[in-house]
Amino acid sequence: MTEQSESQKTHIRALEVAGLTRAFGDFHALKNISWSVDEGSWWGIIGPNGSGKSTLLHLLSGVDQPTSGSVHIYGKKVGSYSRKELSRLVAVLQQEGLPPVGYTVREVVEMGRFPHQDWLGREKGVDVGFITGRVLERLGLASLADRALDRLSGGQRQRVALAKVMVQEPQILLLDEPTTYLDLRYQLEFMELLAEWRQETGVTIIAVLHDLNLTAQFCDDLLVLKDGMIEGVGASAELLTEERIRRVYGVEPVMLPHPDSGVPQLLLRRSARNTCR
Ligand SMILES: Nc1ncnc2c1ncn2[C@@H]1O[C@H](COP(=O)(O)OP(=O)(O)OP(=O)(O)O)[C@@H](O)[C@H]1O
Repeated sequence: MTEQSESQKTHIRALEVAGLTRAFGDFHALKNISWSVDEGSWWGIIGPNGSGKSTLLHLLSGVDQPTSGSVHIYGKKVGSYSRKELSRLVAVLQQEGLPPVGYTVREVVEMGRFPHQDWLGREKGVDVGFITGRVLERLGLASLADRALDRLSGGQRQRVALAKVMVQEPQILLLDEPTTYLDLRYQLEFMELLAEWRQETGVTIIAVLHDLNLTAQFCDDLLVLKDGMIEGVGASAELLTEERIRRVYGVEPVMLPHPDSGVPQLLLRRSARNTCR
């Protein structure tokens, strides 16, 4: 069998957004957003504070409804799925993935199976304990399995949140600034775990991120928002230019190629006012 070239591959549309607008009173947080996401791709959503990133994620996950326009997931309007059907397709991981509650790590991760279970908490032909154990092992959480969440660090809790999402086995993962409270090592580990998981399962990832250097290293494609509108859409390496960063964020950047991969990496120039001595 010959290998298919990239252009010959049939792309399945995981998500499609058309003419999406969200107004809060007179204020339009999102204006006429049209965008589509192929199955298995990894998108970053970037843009300054208040540009509409979280508002967009809320509309994609169905927790909020647009003022006009539509969101389709696998060809069906997001609002036409039941809550449980939607949770089998879409998982959401927030900035602070899980609160410090008294449940153990194992209990919380097992809750990830909820969308697949009947009202008695049963699931045919699936050994939840086995699936959970495998994910805990994989994320280095096995030794913490019986520890309560309120006795974990923020970084460990974020890892548990990822384990719960992995056990959920969604088709699409939405992340809202998932690395904000993680130190450098945990940030990188978190992104690497996502990358491995995506490679194995083909899960589609859409992540709101503020760290443009991590974004450039992990996301293939970018949606750039500014003032609720699309400022740019396409391949990360092409979109992350000095000119765009200056225009979108109002800062003076220097872009350099990463010494390992060549992807653009960002340095910031201090304002001349403060650096003149
Ligand atoms: N419920 C709401 N009522 C009124 N205005 C809102 C509401 N939710 C969001 N907004 C406004 O919509 C705009 C976009 O907010 P959103 O949270 O989507 O921005 P963001 O790009 O995620 O910002 P950040 O990077 O700071 O998290 C902001 O001006 C915000 O104040």
